[in-house]
Amino acid sequence: MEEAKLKLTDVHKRFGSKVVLNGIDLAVPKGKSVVVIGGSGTGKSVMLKSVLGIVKPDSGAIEVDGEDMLRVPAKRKEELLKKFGMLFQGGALFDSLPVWENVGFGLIQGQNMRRKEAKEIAIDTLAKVGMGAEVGELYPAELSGGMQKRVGLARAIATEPEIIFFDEPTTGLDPIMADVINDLIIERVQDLGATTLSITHDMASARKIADYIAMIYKGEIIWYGKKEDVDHSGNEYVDQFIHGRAEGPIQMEILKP
Ligand SMILES: Nc1ncnc2c1ncn2[C@@H]1O[C@H](COP(=O)(O)OP(=O)(O)OP(=O)(O)O)[C@@H](O)[C@H]1O
Repeated sequence: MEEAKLKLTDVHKRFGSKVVLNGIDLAVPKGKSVVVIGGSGTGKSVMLKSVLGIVKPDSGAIEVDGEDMLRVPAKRKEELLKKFGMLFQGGALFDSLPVWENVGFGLIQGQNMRRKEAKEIAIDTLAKVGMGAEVGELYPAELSGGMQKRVGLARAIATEPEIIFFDEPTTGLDPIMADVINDLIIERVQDLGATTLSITHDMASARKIADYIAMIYKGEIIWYGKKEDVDHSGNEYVDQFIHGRAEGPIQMEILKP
């Protein structure tokens, strides 16, 4: 059994009467990459937000290196959160800040690093995602979608986190740029020896960046396995999802015209 860097045990969350997480069990082995796949509204974002402390689960445990984030004192939780880096869906860059300051944000705000030093690290980190120093002076609105994702990746890795979350890292990109981002993710994660948890709809991305794939459905992990096994999982929900079929056990909740 591999050592778990991050472990969710029986995590429950409901909003009003709506059950969103219905007992999530998921372990991310140290230095490995787990990709959670699943349809819209199945609880992927709420699961990530629960780990990041943005959403407070009703019950369960979320352990980082064996410490339960839901039960440690607030100060310790803050320290544990510094182990995380995050690439947000859509990049989520600050429009009013130049690119270098977006990349150095966690260094300046989280580590109280001086601006000059943070800028040097930001420029070095931009180089690691294939961008020159001149990009550091631009503003996010001046960048293409692919460049914004790369800046988002640079921001996620600038603090050299032990655990990185990727939220839909390829959404909105053409397939070639998506593959460039996948390659960069793999390379940079390997340099850092980081443990990663990603959520995506994009099976091509999942197949590329995952060691393990987990499928979430109605707030539960209904399948977990090596990525090589996803094509013969024997699970009809997984089969339907990876082939993108409308027919199958997963029914989309839409009003029929
Ligand atoms: N703060 C909240 N208050 C009430 N309901 C919420 C809240 N956050 C999420 N939900 C509900 O929880 C369910 C799961 O949402 P979540 O964002 O986790 O889905 P998802 O799997 O990430 O979907 P997508 O792939 O479309 O982003 C949705 O029905 C959503 O409306």
